[in-house]
Amino acid sequence: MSHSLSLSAPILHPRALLTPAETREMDQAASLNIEDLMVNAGTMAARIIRQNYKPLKILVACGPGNNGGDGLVLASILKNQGWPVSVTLLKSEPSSYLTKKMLAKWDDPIIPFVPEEAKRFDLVIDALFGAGMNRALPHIVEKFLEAAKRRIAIDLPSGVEGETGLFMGKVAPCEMSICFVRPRPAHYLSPALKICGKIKCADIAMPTSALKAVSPHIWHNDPSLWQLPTQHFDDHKYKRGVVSLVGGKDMPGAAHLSAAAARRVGAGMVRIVTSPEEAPYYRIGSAGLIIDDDLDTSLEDPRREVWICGPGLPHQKAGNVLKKLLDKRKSIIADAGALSWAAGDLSRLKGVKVITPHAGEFARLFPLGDKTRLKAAISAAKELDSVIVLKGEDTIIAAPDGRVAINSHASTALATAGTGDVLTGVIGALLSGGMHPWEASCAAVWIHGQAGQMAAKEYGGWPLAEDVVTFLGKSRHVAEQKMKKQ
Ligand SMILES: NC(=O)C1=CN([C@@H]2O[C@H](COP(=O)(O)OP(=O)(O)OC[C@H]3O[C@@H](n4cnc5c(N)ncnc54)[C@H](O)[C@@H]3O)[C@@H](O)[C@H]2O)[C@H](O)CC1
Ligand SMILES: [K+]
Repeated sequence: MSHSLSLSAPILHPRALLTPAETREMDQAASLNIEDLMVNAGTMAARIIRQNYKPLKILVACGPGNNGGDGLVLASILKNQGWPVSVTLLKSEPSSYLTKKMLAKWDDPIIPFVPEEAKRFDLVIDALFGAGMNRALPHIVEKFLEAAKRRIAIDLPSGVEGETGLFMGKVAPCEMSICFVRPRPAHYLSPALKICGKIKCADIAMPTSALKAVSPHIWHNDPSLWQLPTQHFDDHKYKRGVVSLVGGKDMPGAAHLSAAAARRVGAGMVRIVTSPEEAPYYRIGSAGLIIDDDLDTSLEDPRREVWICGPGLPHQKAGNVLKKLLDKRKSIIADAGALSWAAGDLSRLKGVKVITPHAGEFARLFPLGDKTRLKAAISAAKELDSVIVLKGEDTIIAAPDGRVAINSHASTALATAGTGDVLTGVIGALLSGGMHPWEASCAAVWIHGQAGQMAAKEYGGWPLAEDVVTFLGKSRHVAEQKMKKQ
């Protein structure tokens, strides 16, 4: 048996998140090597545990499928290295022939699968169910895992559905999830992301031919997914990008936040269009911001391609503005008021490039039915032919061509009023810089998350939306540095 282990991940699809179905496809394509892959998986899991823990009393709980086989390999390795390791089995006769084979090599007594035993150990390794989890978690498994003091999951915590992140029973939180080849969408999707703990993904030398057998469509949002425009010696403000917004009467702050964000993240010029009555109030703002007082004239300028419609606009006004923008075929980011205006009549958004709903706005536009958020966002993007940025702790960015990114680069500090307007401004700036709408949206969500983290650090965990704006330039720089390293 060859153990060609290396920690340098294969470069094919480095940020892909593989669904259980895609993992099965890949494993089938690697069926000749599947035993080696299981040994590699168990070996790498044992290595990760050694790197992160001092020897402690471990109980490896093994299920009937290949997840259990990984557990048996890692148990043997840790035992050979002198760790106090025991094994328990959900079923005395595994269904996977490979797991049976690995079990035959384990010659210590098998501990009974009862909660009282789980309690006796310092740490329980959950190798019960992984990608093959296909029905509700048995009650005995719930009780057993709940009784453990601490848990680490192999692949996924048992009971988590790998594609959607939904729970198929009562799932116990783990302090670490060790997965192989690529993580699963569930590792980064709510509610699972809260209970997966630290995610460690190990290379198990999956043959490139097997990686090539799958065409992933779900990605973990990261600077390797997109290319930010760089600065050039012959840049000028129009080349860098012009962003226009329409500002209303009652909530000028929203338009100001979007505008400030667009400027801070690098737009060449940002203009707020409002009425002659409101314009003087808007002008008491930043010196570098331009205020216009006539929408129709502003729309005639061909250099003003990108428009943000919605922040701070009541829905009727947003609707009137949106109709004009669509009529002039502008590149539109629709948010807030524009989304309320379209609730119940999606055709009102046809032609918009990007929409940025939070969960409530999304549900009013696209009733979820029995779809998960991920599936609903993917089908909504196709139906509307627009990029959907479904905001939340696990922001989902879906493109009409079926690509979808899940973002985990964020901060709970972003859960305050105004940060959504900031994100819209960032998307506007990147779109005006010439980026593709899906890439601009992915990059904006990442940069916004980075700025949230930096502002949280600066302000003791409690920044204002305005503080997030001030970090956008530095955050863009962090993204640029990460892009360069790849
Ligand atoms: N490419 C890789 O990442 C590799 C991962 N490996 C490991 O293999 C598992 C997936 O193995 P599989 O046998 O397909 O699935 P499971 O072990 O999760 O379970 C299948 C087994 O369990 C039965 N079952 C499923 N759900 C339930 C339930 N709720 N109640 C009762 N029984 C259930 C099902 O019918 C099967 O009998 C992956 O997670 C990795 O850990 C490979 O080792 C290497 C390649
Ligand atoms: K597991």
